[in-house]
Amino acid sequence: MARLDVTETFHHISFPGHIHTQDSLNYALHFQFQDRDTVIATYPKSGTTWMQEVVTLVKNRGDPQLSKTVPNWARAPWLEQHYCAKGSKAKVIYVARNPKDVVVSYYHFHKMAKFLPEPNSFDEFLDGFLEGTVSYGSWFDHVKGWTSQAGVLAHFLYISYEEMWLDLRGSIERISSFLQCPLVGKELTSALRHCSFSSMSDNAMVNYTLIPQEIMDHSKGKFMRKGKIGDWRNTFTEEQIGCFDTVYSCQMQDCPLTFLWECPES
Ligand SMILES: Nc1ncnc2c1ncn2[C@@H]1O[C@H](COP(=O)(O)OS(=O)(=O)O)[C@@H](OP(=O)(O)O)[C@H]1O
Repeated sequence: MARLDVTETFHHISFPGHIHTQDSLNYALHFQFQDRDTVIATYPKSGTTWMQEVVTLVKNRGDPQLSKTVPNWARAPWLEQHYCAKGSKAKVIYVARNPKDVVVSYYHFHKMAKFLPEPNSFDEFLDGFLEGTVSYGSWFDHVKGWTSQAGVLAHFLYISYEEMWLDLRGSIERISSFLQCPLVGKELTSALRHCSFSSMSDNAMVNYTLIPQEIMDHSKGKFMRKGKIGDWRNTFTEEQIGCFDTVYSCQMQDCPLTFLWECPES
């Protein structure tokens, strides 16, 4: 099957060509947010879809009707894909995930997403990730850039994929109170049920099976792939761990963020 992986660059960052990069990114750059907007900001494969589901369920008080009938990209559109309504004191939720799991997830996603360059070996992909030449640029720049906004933006919530994974109920409570939409009783129980990995894996509105084969080759893998902490251990070699850790400690030396790299239960 032919690939659609034309890459364009914007401000020296690679983007998949299908998003009409120059127009879309210029639009995103000058976008005026409204106070009632909520922005979900993530580096790819860090829990975007999960947070889209949580925010939908919170805003609908745990009622899954919308999340079962409208695809996630229509409920929480990608700003860089031009489909947004106009939007100052918007609430920003930034989700980060430990980058070893991000790069493994991203590598598998490149195999199925025809709008991204076909990856060769994981070794080569990891080099591109550490250099920041992969689509959407450097994970380090993204995470450091966004988290440096914590004290600058009026309403900013930082949460990690791992926090959500370990304590989804507590995370939904935090998110719902941040969104000034606290869930109670059955609302919270329902939201919790519908944004579990298994529920989202079965929900065509969020598992990307609605996307045609020419754009996502579902025979190459599932979007809702594993949903785990520490899966990187199954891919990284000792040499790759050493290389990653060297770049990570150099890039993150002045950054106070810490990540959970392994699942405590394993
Ligand atoms: N509910 C839930 N629980 C646990 N994990 C979940 C959940 N929803 C999505 N995921 C996992 O998130 C990974 C996809 O990340 P993104 O949604 O940011 O991908 S994308 O950038 O929008 O393509 C991808 O991770 P991997 O499984 O490691 O590939 C998804 O499986």
